[in-house]
Amino acid sequence: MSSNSQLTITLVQMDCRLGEPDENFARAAAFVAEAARRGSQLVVLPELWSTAYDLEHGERHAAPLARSPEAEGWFGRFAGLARDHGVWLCGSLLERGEDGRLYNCMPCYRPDGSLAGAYRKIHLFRLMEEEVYLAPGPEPVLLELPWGKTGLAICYDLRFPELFRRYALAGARLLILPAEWPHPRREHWRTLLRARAIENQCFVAACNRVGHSKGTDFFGASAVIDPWGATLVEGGEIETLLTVTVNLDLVDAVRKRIPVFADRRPELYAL
Ligand SMILES: O=C(O)CCC(=O)C(=O)O
Repeated sequence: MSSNSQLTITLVQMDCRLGEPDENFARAAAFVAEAARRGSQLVVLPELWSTAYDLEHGERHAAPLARSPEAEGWFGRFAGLARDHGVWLCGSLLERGEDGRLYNCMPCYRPDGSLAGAYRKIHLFRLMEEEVYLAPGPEPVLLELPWGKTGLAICYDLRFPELFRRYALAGARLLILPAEWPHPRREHWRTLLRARAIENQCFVAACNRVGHSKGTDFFGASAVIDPWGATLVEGGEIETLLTVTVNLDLVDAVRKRIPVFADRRPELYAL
């Protein structure tokens, strides 16, 4: 087993105060510091962790995607957290694209604060009027990271198995998914997370928020699930840091035991 196969992940299951980026950032910074103290290599924050769903004021909150901590704005400060604590850091924020449109964007920063890649949410969630305020992301993003290929997705994307299958077919060993997934759909969340892990035989690291905003309660239940479908850690409904060390070699072992990918019949799937 190569040392790169071991990965310590922390999910920051935090409350995200609506339209309060300064407060959310200060709290996120303390959580990331604690995650680093625990020896985490990868830290994942929820979807839109800096503002929550304050899309009505999205124009005010949105910032350009930063490539390094030297850049101004929320992305630059997020990159600075990765560098200051020497961790890989993911979580989505409101982005103003080069085209002037707003995106729900998850950067992945390296431990030196440089940008490894960024994913813009492909499937916009009409129940929260995302399509009114945001533009849909143009493409899936699969990153080559030290522990293996890693596919990025955000919240509602979880309902679209095609995206995750595409990542798996391209060699993903880990899927990262920040979310703001509320009651009363907790069992959808738990079931779909496990399904994506089992059917694609890979790890899923999913970080959901807790707390309350705009009449909606968020239940947490952030989880890391292994390629056999075992839930390694799962949060309750309160703020917490969930830390677990996984061995990515389990992906190969599970794929060898049940060779789902070799048994596919793609020629029969298009009607
Ligand atoms: O699909 C769901 O039930 C929740 C999705 C969601 O809240 C989101 O994408 O922000």
